[in-house]
Amino acid sequence: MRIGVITFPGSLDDVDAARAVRLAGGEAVALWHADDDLSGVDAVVLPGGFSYGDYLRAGAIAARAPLMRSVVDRAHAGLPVLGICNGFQVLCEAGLLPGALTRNGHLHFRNRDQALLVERADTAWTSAYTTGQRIVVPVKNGEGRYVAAPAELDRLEGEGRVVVRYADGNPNGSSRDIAGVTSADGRVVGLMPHPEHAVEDLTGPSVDGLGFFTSVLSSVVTA
Ligand SMILES: NC(=O)CC[C@H](N)C(=O)O
Repeated sequence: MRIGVITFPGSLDDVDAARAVRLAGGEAVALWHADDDLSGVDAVVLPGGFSYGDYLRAGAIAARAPLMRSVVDRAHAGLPVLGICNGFQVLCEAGLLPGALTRNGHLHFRNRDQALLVERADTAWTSAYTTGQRIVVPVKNGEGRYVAAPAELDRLEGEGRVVVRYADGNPNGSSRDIAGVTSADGRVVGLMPHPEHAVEDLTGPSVDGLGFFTSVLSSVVTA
């Protein structure tokens, strides 16, 4: 299965995301933000980093990159898309996921290993986990505070669209400890923590993140 990893100017974690794809058993396909099409990939990862230097708002410019038009179109048709950290910011700015990521409440960049609770184990990217599973992966961001209008948060909670929630402390002041959300069809997932940095025992802090990349391998329905 071919999983595209998009590099934007300022992407930082595209190499680690591609490595996680390969460790999970997929074929990583390098995509460039200015490409015309998605090269027939079966799923897409938007990696972490500082696309366009986080100018305007983190992810705001990358969301308007040429390739994002294809990502939005194909996502509406069911293409699995995972946005990690800056990728999550891009997905919110592109309108594929609700809400926004704003400056951390304490105004500091936060970099630490973070416990999460998996609340949805039936999305394209989390089926390798069990509901309620506790995992630990790194978090590292300056603009990771998830916000949405109270009514929108109620709607997301009601529809079960919170995929992962911070446990043992909220690193950035995110509303209701939300660390990641999904689209209504469970195919588009965005989260601020970095599963691609927790895929090998050698570097730690766990291999808990690998499940995101193995999950998608079984989610793709090939025609
Ligand atoms: N590691 C990341 O992708 C975080 C960068 C992100 N643009 C931020 O808010 O800090």
